[in-house]
Amino acid sequence: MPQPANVEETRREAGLQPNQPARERWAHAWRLSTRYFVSDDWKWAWFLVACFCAIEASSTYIFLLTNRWQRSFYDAIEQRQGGLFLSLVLTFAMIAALEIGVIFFNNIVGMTLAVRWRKWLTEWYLGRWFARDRFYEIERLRLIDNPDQRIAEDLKEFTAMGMPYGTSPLVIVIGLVSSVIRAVLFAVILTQTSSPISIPFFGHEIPLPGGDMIWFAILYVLFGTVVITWIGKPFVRRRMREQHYEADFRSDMLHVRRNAEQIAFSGAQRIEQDGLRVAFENIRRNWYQLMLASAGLSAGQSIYQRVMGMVPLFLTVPKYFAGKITFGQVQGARDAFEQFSASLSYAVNVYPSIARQVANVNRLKALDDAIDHERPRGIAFTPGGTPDGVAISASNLELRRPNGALLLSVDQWTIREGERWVIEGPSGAGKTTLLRAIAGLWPDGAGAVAMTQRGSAMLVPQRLYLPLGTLKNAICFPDRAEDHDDAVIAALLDQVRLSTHIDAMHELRMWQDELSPGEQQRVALARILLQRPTLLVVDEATSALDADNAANFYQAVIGELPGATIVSVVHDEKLASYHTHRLRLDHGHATCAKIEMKA
Ligand SMILES: Nc1ncnc2c1ncn2[C@@H]1O[C@H](COP(=O)(O)OP(=O)(O)OP(=O)(O)O)[C@@H](O)[C@H]1O
Repeated sequence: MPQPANVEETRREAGLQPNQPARERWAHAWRLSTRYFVSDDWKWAWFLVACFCAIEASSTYIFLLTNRWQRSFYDAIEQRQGGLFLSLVLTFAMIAALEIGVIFFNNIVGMTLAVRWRKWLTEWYLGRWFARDRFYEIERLRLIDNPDQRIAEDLKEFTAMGMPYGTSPLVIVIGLVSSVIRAVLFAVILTQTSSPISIPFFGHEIPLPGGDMIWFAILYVLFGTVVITWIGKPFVRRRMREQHYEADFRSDMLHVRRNAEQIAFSGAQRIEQDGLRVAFENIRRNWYQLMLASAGLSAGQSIYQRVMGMVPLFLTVPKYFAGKITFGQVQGARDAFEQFSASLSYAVNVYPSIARQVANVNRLKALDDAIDHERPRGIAFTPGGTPDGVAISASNLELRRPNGALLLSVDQWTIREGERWVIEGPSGAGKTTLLRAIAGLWPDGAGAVAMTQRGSAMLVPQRLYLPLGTLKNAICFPDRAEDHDDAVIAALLDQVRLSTHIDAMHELRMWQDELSPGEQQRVALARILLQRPTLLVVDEATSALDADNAANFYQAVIGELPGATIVSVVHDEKLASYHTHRLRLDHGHATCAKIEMKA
């Protein structure tokens, strides 16, 4: 039997509950990060990454040039070599021009890679979200919140290639590699101004390689990393919750928008506003904690940076006073020390970005789990599995709620082609769920459903889906508007008593909001008459129509599609008389009967 939905997922990704095993999350993050680079777009992907690395190497080279220039510049000042001034200014201008070029290309290459990567991942996610009706199953079981925002927002951040758009894991890794290279290069420069250093060990002096500047920098960075990681922990947690609460707030507002009319009619603005206030209160409360955490982290990072600028001066100035090094070397050593420490402390600087990416990857993992971990189907559904002349057959059918509770059993139900069945029963008896089961959309339970594959099938719910676009689009759905003549659509609008809208057929309007529920149900009739299905499953599709229009609905369907098999849920006994058979649901059981035609 299928398992109940996993309602704890959102708590996990919000950092409110322990996460899944680290190994599993790392493996997922690795697959997510590398997938694009082995996709059909791999040539572009690797070309752009190579360009990005080249740009990163160029900026390291510019750092080296700047360091060398600084030494020469301060030495020239100390030695009052005025003749060198102009050439030093020109060299500076060239280095600056080079740097501008690198920044320009860094943006172009980074943003091109970001958009290609995001496009590929978005299409990949959309494909899997729609496949096997997973998008429907995720909503039906409410497996995760806001899958749409995960695909739109989280993927955008996951693929962003640098400020101000964010830092993808790829940028973090490239930054890590280049910081190691920079650390080595600047360590070489630092050794030129370092003094030998040794540590006492049981009466012996053990010399350390590299010199004092290097070891002070390493100790300083180690100390800073430990302290800042510790200070930053609450920040990471709050950041994760922020993303979660923001997404909740957005989806709550969307819900209000969708139901604006009912809220306005019932004067429930206050209740709704209170509800939104509660959702926002989560953001606000988290914000204050985030603020404190962020203030602590920023203060820690800023003290760390400031002291980093002074330590090399404290170490080199005594050597300058002793006449061992030049003033230019003092400045050069200061710059090299800063670059060396900054490279080593890359992890500290990139910590907030890593925190954000951890939250993103967690949210995307929850989406992947919801898409990939399909619960086994309890009800076997076989399209094309009926014998000749049978449209639908259900045997030993047991419909269960997602939590496993039994809703309804149907021992044997056979619908022959051309029969018209009405399903009756009290509210909540499971009529809609039964329709979903025979359409293959309800997997929870046991037994088997088979459906003919001859002809075409159509499911018409109580509330029709009208796609965005023109009225013609809405009628032609799921076909394209261009597939049908305007004259045909105009005739249909006339037949379903919507002739007042013929002239507006091509107007782009919010038809879902504009048409009354009864008019939308007449659009459904037009759609049926256009598509001419051989199997029609109708769920209270005349509930908003007056008696005359409701009768016209069934008369038109039966008149235009005389051989169609129809299964419908209706509450009105008059409409039941348009059917040939009855399935009565009562106390969890179904009984079949033939309807006697009145002479
Ligand atoms: N996605 C779902 N998750 C959990 N429970 C569900 C879901 N869909 C339906 N149910 C439950 O199954 C039961 C039957 O619902 P169903 O819509 O089939 O009843 P119905 O007979 O069509 O009712 P009505 O005549 O009021 O439309 C209800 O108790 C409903 O809460």
